[in-house]
Amino acid sequence: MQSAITTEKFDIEQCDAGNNIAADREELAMGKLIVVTGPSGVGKGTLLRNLLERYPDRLTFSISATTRSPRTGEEHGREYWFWQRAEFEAKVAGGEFLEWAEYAGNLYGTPRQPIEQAIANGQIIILEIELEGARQVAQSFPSARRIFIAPPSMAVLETRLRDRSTDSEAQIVKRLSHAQIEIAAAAEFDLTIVNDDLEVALQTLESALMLP
Ligand SMILES: Nc1ncnc2c1ncn2[C@@H]1O[C@H](COP(=O)(O)OP(=O)(O)OP(=O)(O)O)[C@@H](O)[C@H]1O
Ligand SMILES: Nc1nc2c(ncn2[C@@H]2O[C@H](COP(=O)(O)O)[C@@H](O)[C@H]2O)c(=O)[nH]1
Repeated sequence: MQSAITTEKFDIEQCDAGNNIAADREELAMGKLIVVTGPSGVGKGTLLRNLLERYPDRLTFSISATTRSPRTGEEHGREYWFWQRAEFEAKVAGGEFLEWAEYAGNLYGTPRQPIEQAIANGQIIILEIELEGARQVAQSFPSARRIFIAPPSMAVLETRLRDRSTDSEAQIVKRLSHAQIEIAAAAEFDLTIVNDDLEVALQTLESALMLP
């Protein structure tokens, strides 16, 4: 499947690109890494929070580390591990990340140990990460299922980012610019879900993860 930016709406189909996302129930039951990627503001966190509310016993979410400052309401160890750049870089040097990347001026990464532990324990573990990190995971965990969340259009994405009121104008500009690169890479993923109607997107995600 190719994704392309058209005049108003993205020409992105919701599809399973043939990588058997719904095929091997047994493999999922043994512990599985799921990667969810998509531009900032598309609604990844919203979808995943809803999913966690519905299936609290079946899903584990990775807590990433970042050097960005906490937003109002965010807590160290809940939304993220908020680390100083020097601390983050020391952990990079120590090989403590499964993946990491610089995004919009800050570092983001997935601590390796909790992921390896969760997989060993047979859990379904979900990473919500940007494109470069998703590419790294594709190399190190080729069996990970990679799901791309796309917006219905760039205009809708911009509205969601602005209405969220969490980012400065400079951050919004960086994030929208990065969004174009991410959307152009949607075809690298096993499945693309367009997050237009939240409930519809949620049901597609549930079914991709064989949760209902
Ligand atoms: N289907 C939807 N319809 C309308 N609004 C939505 C929908 N999904 C999410 N939103 C809203 O869009 C905004 C961005 O959502 P969210 O913070 O979940 O995005 P995100 O992809 O996790 O962003 P980031 O990568 O920056 O963390 C939020 O205000 C959320 O309420
Ligand atoms: N490569 C990684 N990307 C991550 C990780 N945790 C979050 N992210 C992505 O960063 C952007 C911005 O997030 P925000 O919280 O500042 O809005 C977004 O696309 C996240 O998915 C990570 O561990 N590694």
